[in-house]
Amino acid sequence: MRETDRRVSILLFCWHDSWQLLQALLKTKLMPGNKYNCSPVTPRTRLERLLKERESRKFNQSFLPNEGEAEFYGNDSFFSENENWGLLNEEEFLAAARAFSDRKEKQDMRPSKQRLLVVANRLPVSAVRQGHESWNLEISAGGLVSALLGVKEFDTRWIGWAGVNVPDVIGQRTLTEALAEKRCIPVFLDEEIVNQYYNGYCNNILWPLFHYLGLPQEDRLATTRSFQSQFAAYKKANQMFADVVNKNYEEGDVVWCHDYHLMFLPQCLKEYNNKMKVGWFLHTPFPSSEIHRTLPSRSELLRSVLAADLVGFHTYDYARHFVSACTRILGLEGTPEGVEDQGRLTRVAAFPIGIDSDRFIRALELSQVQDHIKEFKERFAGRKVMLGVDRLDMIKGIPQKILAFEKFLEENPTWRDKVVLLQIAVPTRTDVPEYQKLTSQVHEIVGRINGRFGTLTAVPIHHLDRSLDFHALCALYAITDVALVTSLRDGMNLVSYEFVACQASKKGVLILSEFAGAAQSLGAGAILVNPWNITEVAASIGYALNMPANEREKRHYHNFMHVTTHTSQEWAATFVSELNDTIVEAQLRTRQVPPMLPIQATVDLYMQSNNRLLILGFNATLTEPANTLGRRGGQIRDMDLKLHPELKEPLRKLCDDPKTTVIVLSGSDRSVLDDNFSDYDMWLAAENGMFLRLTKGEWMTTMPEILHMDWVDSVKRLFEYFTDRTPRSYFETRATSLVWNYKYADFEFGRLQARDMLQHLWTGPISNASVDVVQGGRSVEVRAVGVTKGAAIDRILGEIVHSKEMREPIDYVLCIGHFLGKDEDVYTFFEPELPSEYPPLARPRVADPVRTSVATVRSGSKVSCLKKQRSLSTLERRASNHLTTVAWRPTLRDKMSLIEGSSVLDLKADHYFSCAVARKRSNARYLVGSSHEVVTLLKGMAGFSFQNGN
Ligand SMILES: O=P(O)(O)OC[C@H]1O[C@H](O[C@H]2O[C@H](CO)[C@@H](O)[C@H](O)[C@H]2O)[C@H](O)[C@@H](O)[C@@H]1O
Ligand SMILES: O=c1ccn([C@@H]2O[C@H](COP(=O)(O)OP(=O)(O)O)[C@@H](O)[C@H]2O)c(=O)[nH]1
Repeated sequence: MRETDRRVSILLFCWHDSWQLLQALLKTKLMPGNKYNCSPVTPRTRLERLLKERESRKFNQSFLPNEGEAEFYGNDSFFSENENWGLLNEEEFLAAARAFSDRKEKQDMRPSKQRLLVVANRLPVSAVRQGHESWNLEISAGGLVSALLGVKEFDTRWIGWAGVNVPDVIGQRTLTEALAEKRCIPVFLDEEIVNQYYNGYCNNILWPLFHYLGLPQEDRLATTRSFQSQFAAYKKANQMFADVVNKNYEEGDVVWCHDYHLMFLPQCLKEYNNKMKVGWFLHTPFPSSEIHRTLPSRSELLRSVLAADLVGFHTYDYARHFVSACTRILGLEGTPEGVEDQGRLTRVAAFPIGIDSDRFIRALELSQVQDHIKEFKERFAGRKVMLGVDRLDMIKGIPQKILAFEKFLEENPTWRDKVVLLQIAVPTRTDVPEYQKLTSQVHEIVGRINGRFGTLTAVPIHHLDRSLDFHALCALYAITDVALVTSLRDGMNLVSYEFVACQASKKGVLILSEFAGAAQSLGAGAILVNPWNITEVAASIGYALNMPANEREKRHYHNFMHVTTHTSQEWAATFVSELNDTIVEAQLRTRQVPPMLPIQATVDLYMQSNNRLLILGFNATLTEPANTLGRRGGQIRDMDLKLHPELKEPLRKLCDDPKTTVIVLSGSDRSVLDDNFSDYDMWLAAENGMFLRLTKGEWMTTMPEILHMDWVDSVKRLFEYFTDRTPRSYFETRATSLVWNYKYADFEFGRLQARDMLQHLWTGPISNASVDVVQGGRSVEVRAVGVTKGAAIDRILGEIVHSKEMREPIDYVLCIGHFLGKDEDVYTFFEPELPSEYPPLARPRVADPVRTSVATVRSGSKVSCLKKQRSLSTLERRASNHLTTVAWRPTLRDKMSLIEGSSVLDLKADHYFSCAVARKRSNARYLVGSSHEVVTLLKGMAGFSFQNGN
């Protein structure tokens, strides 16, 4: 693919939006000289890309008329915009019509918005049937709805349940039509499914568990018994959502799945269409993996969420818990970016939700709100107002809040007739027995306290079991002195944000549970409390009521700034933008599976070359494959690594050829290489190149500056612990690393133990150490940071070139091995020069010349230094490797010239063979399936006859 083509295709992914694409293409044309993605149009880094997109969004927003909620409600005609048109005179009518048409024209010119399918259990409206064919649609209360109503920059459609059972065809048709006007698409769930899926699995199992409340106490056994059927209903319901999404999906749409109700959805969607852009966001906390692992369906749920491209949470804690559940329960690899499973990355990140703060601030000016404010002020004159607004849910800690308020009244008699607590408790999930019990419990406590502290004319607690309309709610927020949020756990808690947004003039105090996600955003201005500690909450109430004005102002200022700058629009835009970005990155990241090595061509070119370099791995390359070594009759045949018997002869011939230099580059320690290769005339590089010798000479150290080994003892203790408990596993202590190996142990058990070991390593012995962990197929290696085969090779080469006094330039290189992750840098060492606009990778410092072998320092320092210039981030390098055709520039030749003063490398592109053995994903140019093929190859090179299927 040509470079321009590549740029364009990346742009296509980056900016799905056609307007942005147009802009980008125009600029691309204007800047032909910008290679390798570094034009201002094509951002190089993810940060740049994000900033760019945001800029572009801002531009679009200022260009567009503010459509507000009207668009959501589908009002798109002059008549719906001008309700009073019948009352206008002709002139006014014409003026209004002209203005409308101008605006329409502008709108039609605007770039088309990206389609966003929001899939949530509940639609933002609930339907109430009014007649056979007619429906009344009401906005549903709840945080998710409030947040997404603020999102205006996408062409959004909702898919979800309308909260009503519609068994008849006519009802389904008419409701579908009514909802279409609101850009909503219904999923019809029957009563049985709602009962099992929503009331049962979602609200009786996942909800309490995710909020650390455990399964409902009384019917724990019943719940356990009904678990399977509820889970089956959950999966079925998710599949029904997926069917509706699939029916409405258009190519390029972003599908955003919400919440714990739909953990199965990402997998169902990807099974339909693997190219769908799927994001999943959890609005509740994600609990510690210790809680999640009690769920019988723990693995299935995690796996299906991981099918999404991007997984989002409100806080870093929740994201961390999720990643750790995936590593601990599924044994996958957690990376700073997310969770990786066989090369596929699911990005996991925190996206704290916000509110549409402007909507609340503007509402305060409305006459309906002002009327309410006046009314409430009169009603509660002479008393400070405390406010609680919660769904009547056990996670909200309503009983704890009321008990704390009781304690405050108990301890502060002078406040009894000077303060009132207004508790709005919105009924929710009323079919679930636990919620019914909670309602009675709260009523009982409120009644008791009002009986205790009330008078004939006033009670301390006003408790309402219903929701308020938006205007009344804003007015209440505005007149409140102290808001009290005591959630025992809460994903975020938007009530606290809304309260802050409405407090610009009063500057009241927010008492906020430290267990609400909001505590991490509003902690600077709020008084944080542990809701279980009633004494602490009561004391905080006293502190808040007596707080001086200047402290209130300062606290309010912090929170107001946060709430008004971290809005729901920003939240949704960031999530979708990240999702788009993640898809682009995934394209770049996906390492193509390299082709199989063309053995015949490799041999033929070897024969035609005059000065060849063979870099050979040892373990799983020159040895017999591990599975043929396994147990025989319960016996472990031989634990020592041995050169493949069929290789002895060919290898000897290759080593004896004066036109060939052979290096065995291995992770094994020196004695293993000594045992196997002392008789050959070759170079040995042990412990990943840390130690080097010509078989005729002595061992020398190539990278001594890296040897910080203070972590060894604690890692050793851990390895001993696991070796004791994993039959047939063993560990080796090397100069630069420790390797725990379970290749002779029971595979499944070994893997399980390895997972556990990794967890303990990260949190204990190596949490602060300069080490790399290399996970092999059946091993875990901890090694001093920077010791990689790629890092070693430039120094080794310098040494070889120097000592051999080569007269002819090297014109053929084969680098073949079963090299794991961090060692793959050896394959790219001989790759062509890559663009140097990118920041270099951190590389080990140059060795101290006094302590190292003279030749190594002489060459190594210069080579390392030069190589720095071409270092790329892995992602960028991979992208460049696979997407570009860059002219071959064998810079190593220049380096060698520098070293020796003469040309020692003359490597044509097709004379370089890097090849991974028994690995599917690799940075190498080629693959071979097993060490059997290495035998075939080396036999061929040595001039032995061989059977070749290539
Ligand atoms: O639809 P319901 O079962 O009646 O429940 C209403 C919503 O409750 C949950 O809200 C969560 O989302 C908020 C916004 O992100 C967050 O602030 C709050 O902490 C959460 O509890 C639930 O997750 C939603 O799906 C429900 O619609
Ligand atoms: O009478 C009411 C009380 C509350 N809410 C809204 O319900 C949401 C509650 O969201 P929160 O994140 O606090 O908790 P959730 O109920 O989602 O768990 C807020 O946006 C409130 O404005 C409402 O619409 N009517």
